[in-house]
Amino acid sequence: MGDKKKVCIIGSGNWGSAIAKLIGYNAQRLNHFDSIVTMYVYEEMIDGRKLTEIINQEHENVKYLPGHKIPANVVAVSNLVEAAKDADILIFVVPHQFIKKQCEELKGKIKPNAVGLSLIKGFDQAEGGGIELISHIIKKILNIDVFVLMGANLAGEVADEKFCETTIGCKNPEFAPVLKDLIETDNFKVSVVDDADTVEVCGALKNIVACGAGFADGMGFGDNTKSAIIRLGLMEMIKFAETFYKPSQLSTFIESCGVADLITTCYGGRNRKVSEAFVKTGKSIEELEKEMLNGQKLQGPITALEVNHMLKTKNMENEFPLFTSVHKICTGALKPDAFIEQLRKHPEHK
Ligand SMILES: NC(=O)C1=CN([C@@H]2O[C@H](COP(=O)(O)OP(=O)(O)OC[C@H]3O[C@@H](n4cnc5c(N)ncnc54)[C@H](O)[C@@H]3O)[C@@H](O)[C@H]2O)C=CC1
Ligand SMILES: O=C(CO)COP(=O)(O)O
Repeated sequence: MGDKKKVCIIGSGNWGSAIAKLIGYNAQRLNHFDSIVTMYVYEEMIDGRKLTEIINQEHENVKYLPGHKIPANVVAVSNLVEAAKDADILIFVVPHQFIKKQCEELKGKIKPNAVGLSLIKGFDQAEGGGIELISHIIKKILNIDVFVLMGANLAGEVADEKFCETTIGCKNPEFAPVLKDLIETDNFKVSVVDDADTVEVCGALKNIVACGAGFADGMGFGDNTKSAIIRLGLMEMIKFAETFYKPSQLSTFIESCGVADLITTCYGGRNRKVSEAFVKTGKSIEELEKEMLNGQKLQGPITALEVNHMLKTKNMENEFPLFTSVHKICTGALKPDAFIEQLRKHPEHK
């Protein structure tokens, strides 16, 4: 990489806006980044004004991260290609259901030597009954190197500058320090590992476990039950990575992207919150997402669906009873109170 790298953030939701705060700060103070950072914003009208206009004038994403200033050197752009075309580093941070369409729009219109960093937690369904990691999809469509960043990083707390850690999965020793420089602050400490697929698998799967934690909360279970869900969820995550994403290193699961993200999401995340309400109110997940999240998007139930799509095709549903029952509860095929019964007969209890 040469000097003065231009950065574009693709996405401006809750996490996109929080990370824009850190990236804007670092791009401004570090010489090897262009101080102007573009941020692609999916345009919408808020009280008669464009969201891009509000962000560029008031430096706040009033819908997705209210109460936090985004640095003035972060410029909101509603045209995806305009935002991304000159960038050397593309930060992907949209809800995972939108990424394929956005990559198709960018195909052939970005710098050929750009690199990507995906902060997106989730999978996509592949043809033939499989699933694909989001970073692999981006890489395939855009023909660029894509690294990942996942961790115990609730966006509001990161924006509040409360100390936390994160994990970058990057095999390339040339880019790893550049990405670390771009993201790290005193309150957001980055560790880099080369086991990138496992990092991403952790980020995607922990959202399914968080739904299980929310169901247990909704049914009035306590902290011991939640710990059991976290542990069994972790065991399924490890088995999943070891089965489908070999070689996977066990040490990656004790990075921030693994056990730490599981804990934070099972206690403080949106997937947990909505899943608790699902049990308590009997409303559908889609209804609650609209009612409770003001446009933010849940990743857990769709990830459970995607994972189930593959497990079912491979006749492996019974080997992952937590993932499978979360999916069935989200779709109404199983009652929430059947969840604990599934855990009671979990194959981990040898
Ligand atoms: N929020 C958080 O605390 C964290 C989120 N993540 C991950 O980051 C990714 C992005 O999450 P958030 O930034 O929180 O997003 P979000 O949940 O706030 O989603 C809202 C965003 O989606 C956009 N959007 C809505 N409809 C759209 C459409 N049809 N096409 C394109 N965009 C549309 C909205 O404009 C907005 O920018 C997800 O994979 C999530 O799992 C990772 C760590 C923390
Ligand atoms: O990924 C997250 C924290 O690391 C956010 O989790 P939720 O999407 O459940 O809020």
